[in-house]
Amino acid sequence: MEDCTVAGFHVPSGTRLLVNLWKLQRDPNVWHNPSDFMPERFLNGHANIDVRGQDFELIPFGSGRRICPGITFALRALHLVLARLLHGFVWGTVGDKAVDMSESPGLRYIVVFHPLDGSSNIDCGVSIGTIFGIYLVKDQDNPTVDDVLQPGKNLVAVGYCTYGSACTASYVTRTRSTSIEHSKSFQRISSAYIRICIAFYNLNWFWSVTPRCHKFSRHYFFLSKKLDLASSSLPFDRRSSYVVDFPCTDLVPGKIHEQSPVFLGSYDDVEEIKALYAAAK
Ligand code: HEM
Repeated sequence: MEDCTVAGFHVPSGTRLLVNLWKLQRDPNVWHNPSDFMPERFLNGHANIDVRGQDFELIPFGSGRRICPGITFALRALHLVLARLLHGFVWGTVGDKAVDMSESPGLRYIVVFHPLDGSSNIDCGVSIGTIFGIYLVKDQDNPTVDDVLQPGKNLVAVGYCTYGSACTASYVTRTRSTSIEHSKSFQRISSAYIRICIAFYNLNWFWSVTPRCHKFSRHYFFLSKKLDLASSSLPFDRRSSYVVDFPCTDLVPGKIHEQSPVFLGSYDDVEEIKALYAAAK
């Protein structure tokens, strides 16, 4: 190694150089409004940029001898991942608010999974059918378990990994509100129906199915402070509070995987559970 001069600066041999990529890739002399999210800039002025280390104004994979060796794999996998995400989720923001793109170090958001239709899916690597919620971390420099033990009203978003648009549409046309009345259909209601409502909620179509929920909510919801036999917790609570006159979204879980005291099922099932609890008392 030898001493050298770069842009008028003398660099002695053995100097450790750190290249500030963040600054380099946000140079206002090169990039118009560099901090704005403008993907179309790669269709216009910067259409011919080669991210494979050839054009130094944008080198996300580095450059030269130590350039990222995973570059080919990454560029192909990215399309697949993006396509899967767009296909599998309905995307939107809460209240159609713009996404805050400002950057800061630390953990801003935390993801929670539905205890029945979420975390168990994730445990066995099945993402489809997973219901999740997102909370803001209270102190992003110091995340704690309390950040996931927040009430439903604090959720900034809930989501559901759909089977696909066609399958969701088939549920839209079917309502079980009459045929479930005396049947043993707890599973059907607790998983399928709830997930449909959450999917609807995300699509802002929720209100269109709410009257149907009301129709059977008087009988089929049963509240208990103590018991944890059935049904689920967050983010389900966010939806159920629209259905029953109970402030589900105010409930604060005491521990991870705690069941909410809200029961949802067919008439017979709920009656059976009520009888069980009455007997236990
Ligand atoms: C979008 C995805 C990726 C980005 C943006 C990225 C970016 C980078 C960057 C900036 C470097 C440092 C280059 C330098 O020091 O000049 C690097 C190094 C490296 N990357 Fe990636 N990378 C990605 C995906 C991958 C994948 C998928 C693999 C492996 C399958 C991978 C394996 C590596 C390895 C082994 C190094 C170290 C190379 C060395 O030090 O010689 N990367 N990557």
